[in-house]
Amino acid sequence: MPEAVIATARYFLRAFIEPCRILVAVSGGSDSKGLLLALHSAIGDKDREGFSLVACTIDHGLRPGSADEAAAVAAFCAELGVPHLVCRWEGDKPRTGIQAAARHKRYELLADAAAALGADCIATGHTLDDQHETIVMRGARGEGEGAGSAGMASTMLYGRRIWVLRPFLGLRRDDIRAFLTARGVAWFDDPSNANPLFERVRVRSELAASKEAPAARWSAAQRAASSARAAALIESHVRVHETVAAEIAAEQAGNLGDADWRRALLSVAAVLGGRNHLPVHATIERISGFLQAGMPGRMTAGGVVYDRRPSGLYLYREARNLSALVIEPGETKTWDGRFNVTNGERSPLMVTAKGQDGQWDQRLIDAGLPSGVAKRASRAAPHIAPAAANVVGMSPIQAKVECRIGLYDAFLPGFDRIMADAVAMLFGRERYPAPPVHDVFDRNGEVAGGLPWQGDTRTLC
Ligand SMILES: Nc1ncnc2c1ncn2[C@@H]1O[C@H](COP(=O)(O)OP(=O)(O)OP(=O)(O)O)[C@@H](O)[C@H]1O
Repeated sequence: MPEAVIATARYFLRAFIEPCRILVAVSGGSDSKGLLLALHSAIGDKDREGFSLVACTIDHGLRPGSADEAAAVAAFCAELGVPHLVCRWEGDKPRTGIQAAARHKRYELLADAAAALGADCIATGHTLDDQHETIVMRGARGEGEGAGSAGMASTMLYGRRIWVLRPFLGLRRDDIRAFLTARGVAWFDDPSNANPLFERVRVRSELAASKEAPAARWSAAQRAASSARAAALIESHVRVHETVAAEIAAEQAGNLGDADWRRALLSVAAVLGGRNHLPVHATIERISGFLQAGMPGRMTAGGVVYDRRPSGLYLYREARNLSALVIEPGETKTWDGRFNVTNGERSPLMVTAKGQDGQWDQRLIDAGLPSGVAKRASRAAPHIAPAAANVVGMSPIQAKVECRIGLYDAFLPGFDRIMADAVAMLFGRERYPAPPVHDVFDRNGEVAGGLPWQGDTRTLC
């Protein structure tokens, strides 16, 4: 159904709150070339005035020929009259985890390119086939609580900076290829897509052999509803003191049978522990068992102490594995996965755990925490001082300190934004920027039996 490709592009444009400039991330593969071509045709329609396209190709420099492929995409964009940038991944590359590192770098370079070209958002060519592979891979890893439980989101905020939109998440790759073939456009097949050393490639061939499409545990709509409820539970039941300790009322603490509450609690714990992900399934079971038993005591998981007392549940960073960090003038670095610290001084600063500094204990007691909790929690609180022992006269120290929310600051799935905002508020951060598209677009990727635009007569934009 090649016509479905253009129809999906039109639906996507209608989903925008207001017309804007879209950067299309074009690898040179069929999906992203199809996306660029379809958007270019759809924007050509008279009623889509106000939209414009730019494009970018990332040359990861990981295999011979990548620069030539990027040049071929540049030529394709020039034919369409679409401004295009090639950005190359320069510098040292890691020996392990190259796929994940390449993904992070790709989004960073795409966001930089969007800023350089004045684009308001990024569109990628992820398809329903990619979605199925992602669901299978995340399922195999037991990612049942986190973002994995709902598959890939149609919208994703990168680095708190720019929204990445996936208009083709409901389309099959075969339809996109039929569309390109009908237009006489060729594409590259990335040789790594045939390398069985990669998990995705193995999953792809398993899926091709199977007749059943994998389903996510939750749909995006269910996930968004769960997020909203988790946000409300956070607002009602969690207080965070001085960004280093959380307090939860005793009657709510053991309510781990409620999946939304469990996710809310674990998300707050992940921020306190400086983690980017929720714990694995076995750890969640262990935490649930401890809290549901309702007995006073302490357990540690994911770098966080769960301190259960008759007065309530208290969470704080375990005082272990806390390294020192030197920050040069003007530089921003992350300490312990928990705090982004910017040095506003003219000489280096060092961040360590609190050590003997008694101020934190008092601050936490003043905030209303029991003194035992205050004492323990303050041991892992940040202490910022001149890096050189002989530097004096820096009081107060000029440093900007903000909480890092590892779960969401790099990649925030659109359906989790309400919950992410609730967590951000707890830790004194600003809300995340809103997406440029209406919510209805978030349902895009999961319309299995028909395409999202079918029967939808609403005017969105
Ligand atoms: N090197 C790249 N430069 C620009 N965008 C890219 C690049 N690699 C991936 N993308 C974007 O991310 C999307 C999904 O990435 P994935 O790795 O599945 O793509 P691919 O298989 O390399 O290419 P395609 O999806 O276009 O066939 C692509 O459709 C494209 O929009």
